[in-house]
Amino acid sequence: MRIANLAGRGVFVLGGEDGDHQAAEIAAVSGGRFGPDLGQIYQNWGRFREWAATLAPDALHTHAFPLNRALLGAPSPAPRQVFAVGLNYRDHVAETGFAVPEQLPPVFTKYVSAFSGPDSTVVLPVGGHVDWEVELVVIVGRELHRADPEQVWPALAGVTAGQDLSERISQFRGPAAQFGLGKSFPGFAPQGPWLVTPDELADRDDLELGCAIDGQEVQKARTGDLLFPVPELLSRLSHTVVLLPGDVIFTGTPAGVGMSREPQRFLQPGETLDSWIEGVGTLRQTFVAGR
Ligand SMILES: NC(=O)NC(O)C(=O)O
Repeated sequence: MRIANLAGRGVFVLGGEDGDHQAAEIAAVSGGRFGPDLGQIYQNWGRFREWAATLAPDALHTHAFPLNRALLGAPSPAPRQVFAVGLNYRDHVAETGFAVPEQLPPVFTKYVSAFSGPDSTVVLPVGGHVDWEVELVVIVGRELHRADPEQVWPALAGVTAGQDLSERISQFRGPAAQFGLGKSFPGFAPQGPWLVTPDELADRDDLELGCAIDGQEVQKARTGDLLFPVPELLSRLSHTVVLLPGDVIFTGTPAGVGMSREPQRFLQPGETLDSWIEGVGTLRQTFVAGR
């Protein structure tokens, strides 16, 4: 099942990964029981999944209309908590020169005001060094507290693609790093194109992900290489915090970021960044100069 945020309303997505897609309003299909607000859908995720499993295929087609990608927003647009993770792929740890995390990778946030849908124009902060970081993003469907790893996938609503866009000067300026601020300029957390439930994925623990600038590939890896895979990562997080329905977790980026290149390379006005995750879909960001 695929669920999208179409202009703030929850919709089912119909159609293949690359073809033309159609949408069907969850509120219309459910006769007002679920949606249109996506937060309400995540709050009732268990009941929503049970009901959705009983739907006949025709129930969606009766309500279907062409999906306009330009209207898509982040699949969970107003989570109560957003977690992001650094240093979660060995080759990315190596390129940054940090030590390999043992108990838990560094955890920070990306503020919700940085969220956008899958296709967007991003303003580059004046004098900044903006870097790319493609990431698997997971969305919580059921509360997790002190969970064991095997309890994690069944409690997730699904996965989506994300970019942890990062302005490196403000991220590392001052006596202590400012990951949350450096990674939260407007538009720095594009996500989408939709949420895919884990049962739809060929192998939920091993998905290819990557990104390219103006067609030139700069990152390519597999989530099977995560140092703390999704079940382990969320289990460990849940031993400190309570993970709530609708919460968004950026799971870390693989090697290939611009900051670690020789010479360093950052996003420039006029460039386009395409990101993808196998079985999920694509993001497209174009960059313009700030004033
Ligand atoms: N997301 C992620 O992996 N981030 C970093 O480690 C970083 O900012 O380099």
